[in-house]
Amino acid sequence: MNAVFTSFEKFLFSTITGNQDGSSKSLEVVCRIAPKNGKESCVSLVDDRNVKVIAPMNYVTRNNDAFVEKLFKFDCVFDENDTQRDIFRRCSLDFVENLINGNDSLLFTYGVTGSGKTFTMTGNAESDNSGLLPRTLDVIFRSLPNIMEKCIFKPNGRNGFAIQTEEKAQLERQTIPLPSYSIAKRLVETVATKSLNNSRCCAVFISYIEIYNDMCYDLLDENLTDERLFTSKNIRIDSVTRKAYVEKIKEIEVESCDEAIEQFLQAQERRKIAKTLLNKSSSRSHSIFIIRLVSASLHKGKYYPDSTKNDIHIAEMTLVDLAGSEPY
Ligand SMILES: Nc1ncnc2c1ncn2[C@@H]1O[C@H](COP(=O)(O)OP(=O)(O)OP(=O)(O)O)[C@@H](O)[C@H]1O
Repeated sequence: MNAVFTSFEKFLFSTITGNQDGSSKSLEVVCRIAPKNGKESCVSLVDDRNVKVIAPMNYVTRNNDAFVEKLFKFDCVFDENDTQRDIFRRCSLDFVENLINGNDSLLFTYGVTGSGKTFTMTGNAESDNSGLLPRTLDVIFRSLPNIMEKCIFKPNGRNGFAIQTEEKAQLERQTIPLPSYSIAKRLVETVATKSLNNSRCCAVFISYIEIYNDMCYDLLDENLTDERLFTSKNIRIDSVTRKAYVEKIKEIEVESCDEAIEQFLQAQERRKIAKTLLNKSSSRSHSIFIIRLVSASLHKGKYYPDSTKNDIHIAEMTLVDLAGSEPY
């Protein structure tokens, strides 16, 4: 099997109920067959759930045994006729709803080098080929009412958040740079999903890390390309929540989809520079993009979160583009 096979798997960490078939599934494995582009392929689509692996032309086994065709069953199979939009709507849209409902999800792409993992996850933000990540951000921001001004929710660096006073938030807001945009136009995912309860307010934070040779790098750190290039981050476990977190990484608050995509694109540039400087291969690194939705009840009669209620809720959606697996 060679470079024509991409599978990406869906993990839902929290129990999710109400799948279309009425079941409550916590894991789905979905397969996308990359375009053949004139090349020979030994993977063939049987139907929307089954894939057959057939013998490549001139295939000879070691003992001249006959090649045994194998059938693989998935939760869903896409082929080259399926678009980025089709993949998003089948594989990621329910995760956005899951996030808005306050649950965590993990989605990752897995496959051999060149099989289309990055194309599926990212695609091209400026064309109709935009992938799961920009589309996910589009729908998230379309589904959120009451997005607070920046710096009201404050990350504690260990997966937790606090509500700052109006004075502190305002002072801190003056110190953060205004977002800049390099994309002139973008095709936007127009589908809608269930919206957050109107009595709550929220903020969205992103972080983006790369794991290469067991080292963890912060791709949102603008200094990654110089002196901090060789400084990796530590992964720790919070003693109270028992959840893992990466120490001292940037969690950037974003107010719009365009702002989040801009941060992502700048991080991609950093990743390319670091790759050249360290002479590393991008296909051997994992990249992990985390979207955190922090919400709390709105204050009665005031457009501000109510800190007395102590009901901050954090939900996260993680999108992972895994390193290319070895072809065999
Ligand atoms: N479904 C598809 N439709 C159109 N082009 C595709 C598709 N899948 C992959 N490609 C193209 O194939 C090439 C390789 O894809 P991509 O870089 O996404 O592979 P990858 O699995 O991420 O590889 P690596 O593991 O080396 O990072 C790219 O030029 C991409 O645009």
